[in-house]
Amino acid sequence: MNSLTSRIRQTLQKTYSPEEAKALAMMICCDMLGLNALDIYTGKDIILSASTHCELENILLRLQKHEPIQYIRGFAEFYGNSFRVAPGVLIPRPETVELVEMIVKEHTAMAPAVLDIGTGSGCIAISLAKALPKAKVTAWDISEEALTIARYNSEKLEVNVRFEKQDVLLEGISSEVQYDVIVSNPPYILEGEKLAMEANVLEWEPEQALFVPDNDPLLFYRRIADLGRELLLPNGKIYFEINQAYGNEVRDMLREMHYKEIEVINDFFGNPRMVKANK
Ligand SMILES: C[S@@+](CC[C@H](N)C(=O)[O-])C[C@H]1O[C@@H](n2cnc3c(N)ncnc32)[C@H](O)[C@@H]1O
Repeated sequence: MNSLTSRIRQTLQKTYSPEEAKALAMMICCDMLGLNALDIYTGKDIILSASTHCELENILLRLQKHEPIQYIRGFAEFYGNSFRVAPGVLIPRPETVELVEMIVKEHTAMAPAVLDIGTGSGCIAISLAKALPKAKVTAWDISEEALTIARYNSEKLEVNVRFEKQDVLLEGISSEVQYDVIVSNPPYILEGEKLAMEANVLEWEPEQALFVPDNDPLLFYRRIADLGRELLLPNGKIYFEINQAYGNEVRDMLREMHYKEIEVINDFFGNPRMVKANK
């Protein structure tokens, strides 16, 4: 290890675990400062220019305040593409990729009308529009900040998604369009789970994207499923990312609402993380 990476790791270990500090140090040196990976692995001493030194100090300061590395870099990777992210928008999570993969697999070569509810950075809507070029994708979010970033991402990734500002919890939403697919990764963390959360999420990511009241964990699922009775075409499907503690509750709720072929699906780590159902 050279003295630069060792200094970065030592600084970061005041805030992060040794493993996290190691991974962050490599990312900072190679991906953010553009230093040669071989020089770092072989322990070559590296002299930074004044401007790179300044850039490094700024990155370290932000990381010490628990700012997520994706916000510092300004983008996050999702389903093979880079999505712009900033504090007003949730950082796309790897778990959500599995939801996209499932929908793509089940609609390959089809031209579905898709509605993504709570689109955030647009990661689900845009990934579906890219992978299913014949799809007609609409995406809603309540947050103007999120929609601005999502629109930027769709332009940069050259897909046509119709973004609309919409509060899904409002009564009386009507639509002239009906959909083959409704997908949503809505807010699903209970307020009571806050205490167990990491500072980089709690202090930086938008509350509106994360939390539901403790007394109503299914708030968004119930509302979206209810809307689905109207907005889905006769054979339409609904796909949710869920809080792993509520797989059975979401399934039972969908059953009571007369959805069919309901499946609770485990993610890569074996946790119940997705639910799909047919109208
Ligand atoms: C968990 S984030 C998911 C973002 C993105 N789809 C993803 O998977 O990374 C939930 C999103 O729902 C949006 N949201 C919260 N309340 C909403 C509401 N009442 N109506 C519409 N969107 C809402 C938030 O702004 C946020 O972008």
